[in-house]
Amino acid sequence: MLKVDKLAVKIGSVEILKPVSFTVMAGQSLALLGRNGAGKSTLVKGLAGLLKARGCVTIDGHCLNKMPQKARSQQIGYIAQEFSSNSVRLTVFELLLLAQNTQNMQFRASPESLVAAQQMLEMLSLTHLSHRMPNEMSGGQQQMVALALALIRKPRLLLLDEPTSALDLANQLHLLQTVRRYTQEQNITTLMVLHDLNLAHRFADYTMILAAGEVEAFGQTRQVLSAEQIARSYGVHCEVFVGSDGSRSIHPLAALSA
Ligand SMILES: Nc1ncnc2c1ncn2[C@@H]1O[C@H](COP(=O)(O)OP(=O)(O)OP(=O)(O)O)[C@@H](O)[C@H]1O
Repeated sequence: MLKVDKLAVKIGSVEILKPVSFTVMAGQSLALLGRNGAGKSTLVKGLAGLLKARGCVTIDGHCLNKMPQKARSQQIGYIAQEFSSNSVRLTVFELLLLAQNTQNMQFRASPESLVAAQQMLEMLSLTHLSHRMPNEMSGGQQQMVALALALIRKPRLLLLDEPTSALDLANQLHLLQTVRRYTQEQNITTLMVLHDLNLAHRFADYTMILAAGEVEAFGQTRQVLSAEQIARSYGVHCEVFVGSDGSRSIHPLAALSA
């Protein structure tokens, strides 16, 4: 379970993220939405410990603020919005082995770590890339590899900042389906910044909308993403269609005049 209590982030003298409190149960996903500049990445970086933050973040009862950064980073899998491949000359498979072995200075791959790396590649349909180096891959391939490297460390909290921004339609669904299944099976908590409201509808149990560094709406996704709320948050008139199976789809119609 992720429990956030009055998390706030200041950059310079400006409070970019005002105190934010929320809870997400283990096994569930939260979509973080809002207009450009609303503070989504700032919140994610505050949770990851990459920006200095006030307040308290607890995962499964352990207070992250009291942990050294190394212990904290072992609890968290983070994929940044600006995904940059490192310049290290290692293949995807070697990186997956290394990622499992952060404690041991004398690196030697165990049979278990070899199997785990193979299974991770299979789970994300990346086996064909296992002997390639990330800096020689496409942006979408690098984004899938970044997820593999985040998951192989078995995080308790998964933070994904626009994880589908470089992915084709098939890989968007593949990544988000895999993340949802992994979140449920491993009973972890996932928070993902998204701009596509239909993907949020389909893959997030809960949704938070930020506006100017403050929570504008928070709750179950189907309750939060109403046509009225979308109009308030984005200034766009939408229709929300409900299918016979209860699934929802959002069709943007027009920007509301100011
Ligand atoms: N290093 C910085 N120094 C000053 N202001 C910053 C800095 N980083 C971000 N900001 C400001 O903080 C606000 C929130 O930025 P943030 O990146 O969290 O927004 P976001 O919701 O993730 O936006 P987007 O959807 O465009 O990625 C913006 O107004 C931005 O200009």
